[in-house]
Amino acid sequence: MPSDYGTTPWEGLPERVTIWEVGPRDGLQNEAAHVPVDVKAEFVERLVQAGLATVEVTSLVHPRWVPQLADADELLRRLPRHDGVRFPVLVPNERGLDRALDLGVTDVAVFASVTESFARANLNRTVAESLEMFAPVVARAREAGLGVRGYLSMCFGDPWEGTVPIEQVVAVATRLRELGCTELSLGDTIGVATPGRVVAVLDALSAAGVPVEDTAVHFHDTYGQALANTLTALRRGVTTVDASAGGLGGCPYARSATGNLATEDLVWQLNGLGIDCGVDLGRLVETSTWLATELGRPSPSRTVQALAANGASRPHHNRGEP
Ligand SMILES: CC(C)C(=O)C(=O)O
Repeated sequence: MPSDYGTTPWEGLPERVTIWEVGPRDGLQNEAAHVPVDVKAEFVERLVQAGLATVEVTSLVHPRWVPQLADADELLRRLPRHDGVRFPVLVPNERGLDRALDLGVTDVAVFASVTESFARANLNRTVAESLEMFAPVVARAREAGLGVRGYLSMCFGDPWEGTVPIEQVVAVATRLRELGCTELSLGDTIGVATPGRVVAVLDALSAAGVPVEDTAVHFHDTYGQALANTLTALRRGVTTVDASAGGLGGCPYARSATGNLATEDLVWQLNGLGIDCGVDLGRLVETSTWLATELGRPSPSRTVQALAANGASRPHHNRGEP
């Protein structure tokens, strides 16, 4: 069904995009206030009901590292499972993988850094040591039949090191694929990327034999570039995009860094381009509006704000809306 503002397909773009929703993990791990596990479980369920089929729900790290996600096991036990819906979780090491396997998780993600500074800050290891730590995690996860995503943080810029050389991205991506990761996600952790750099990184990865169809993008919106970067990546053949409902999130190591690309803003763009993503924008906006109330502050998503200002949480101009 066309939207009130028209649907205009554009050559060179995919027909379908998979949204990898990271709000419950990347978003809520940055919340200063405690978010009760009931609220998290309801958030995930609402996201699923809005049509998000891949929801990264939590991280099985030691609670000392990320106290906001200390309830990971309980959350995973509570979540109702749905056919065709995946709940990936981050695992830093074999202990995290053991927990994931005990909890019946089907998809995990390891999180590598492209820069030494962030590897040290986030994992207390060098880049090489962290990749070594991930090797048995990825191998055992694959043996158990799990999907394994490899995150690459700081692919475009680093708060300590500045511009990140593209060869470092290629080297870490190549190693993660050798370890057996089934998919990679290129993180702009502090949100400094611009479209030309996105093209340069994606082209360098293609030239090194990293298939674009197994590569996702993960943009933060610090400088308002996340949607432009995403569109650029889609035109380069990327079909999986990470986003966070309501634009939740940030980066503890760069105070100015804002949340991820807001899922609503992404869905608005995809709808306008006639690209199917399976998400009901109205239900998603309702979810982010509800969560903003629970968190006690407004959502930074432009789409959520625009629809709220128009006095409607269910947009009449969303594709598929009556
Ligand atoms: C740490 C990883 C997973 C991340 O969220 C990022 O780089 O933004």
